[in-house]
Amino acid sequence: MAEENTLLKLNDVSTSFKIDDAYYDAISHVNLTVKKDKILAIVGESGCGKSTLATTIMGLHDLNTTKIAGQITFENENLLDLNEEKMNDIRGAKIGMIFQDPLSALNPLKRISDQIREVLDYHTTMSVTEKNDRVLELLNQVGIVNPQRTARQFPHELSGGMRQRVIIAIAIACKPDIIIADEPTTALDVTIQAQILDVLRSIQTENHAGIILITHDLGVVAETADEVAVMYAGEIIEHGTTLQVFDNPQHPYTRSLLRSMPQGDSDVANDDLYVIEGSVPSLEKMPQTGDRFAARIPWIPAEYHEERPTMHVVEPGHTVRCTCYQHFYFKTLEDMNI
Ligand SMILES: Nc1ncnc2c1ncn2[C@@H]1O[C@H](COP(=O)(O)OP(=O)(O)OP(=O)(O)O)[C@@H](O)[C@H]1O
Repeated sequence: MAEENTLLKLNDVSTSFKIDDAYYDAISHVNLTVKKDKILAIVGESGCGKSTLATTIMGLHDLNTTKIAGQITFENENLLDLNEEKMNDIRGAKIGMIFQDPLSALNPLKRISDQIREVLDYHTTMSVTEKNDRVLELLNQVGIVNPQRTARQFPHELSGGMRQRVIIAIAIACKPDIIIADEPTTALDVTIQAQILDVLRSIQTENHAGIILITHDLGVVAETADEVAVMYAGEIIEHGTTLQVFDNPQHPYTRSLLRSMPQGDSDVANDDLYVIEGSVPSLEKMPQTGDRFAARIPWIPAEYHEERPTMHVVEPGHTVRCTCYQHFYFKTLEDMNI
């Protein structure tokens, strides 16, 4: 692999779903790298393809109704070439996933200890005593105060924050190299959110994992991530370090997302003109050529958009899609008419 710290590399990855008799891209030509010890955030509105990206990496799609193209390189193999058996060995052991809704991700009929032990049963040859010790160690690592008690409990006996800690314990049970966290704090209140993010950060430091953090919450990104990839309509439209993207956002969509953050001390945040109306088009209505975001910024003339938008380097490590970003200073239709 090209870079020493690279754990996972997505190369030109597209996933399309069959709707009626045609296939439509939910993610298109995605290039991303997950690095050891780093948290990469994927942000964007609902429907822009964040979860599809996660489930594509995890190999969770029904290939009768889904087409996947490109390469997902992990330990010198293309995950897209692996059979189900090999993917089962990787899922949970080398790549762990934390889902959004802790209640539906846990089995209501099984004690917490049994649910954590299941992963160890499947992926390790530990003895019973070793597994029991590991369960308590994991519950302790995710900040559960009384691991013995929690291990004996059922999911409904735990609070939402506790359940999410258990989900994280399951995801990290085999010390995976990569953890994909899909909206891990969305279902939780603000105080608990902060605690869960602390747990994720401490795991990243202790396990040296690479984390993909999927969220629509830019506050979470600012506090947690090293790098950010902004997605719109299935494409990455801006990518850089968190500092680069937050301090110097380029794409009109990124600027609009940042403006929606509830804080008032940056120029972007204070600039009312960056409100962009509308929403992500459905897959069937997605423009197949040109800039997918163009319809939401009609005041930028067609000639400022690329016909086939490509990524442009703003500075090393910071890229943005389509030349329209150079004209973000036109903020409204009225502005253009002056
Ligand atoms: N199995 C499927 N079949 C058809 N369309 C799908 C399927 N899964 C997702 N989609 C569509 O793909 C697009 C991307 O969905 P996805 O769930 O990846 O977005 P998201 O950014 O994760 O949204 P959210 O934040 O709401 O979870 C949406 O238009 C969605 O309706």
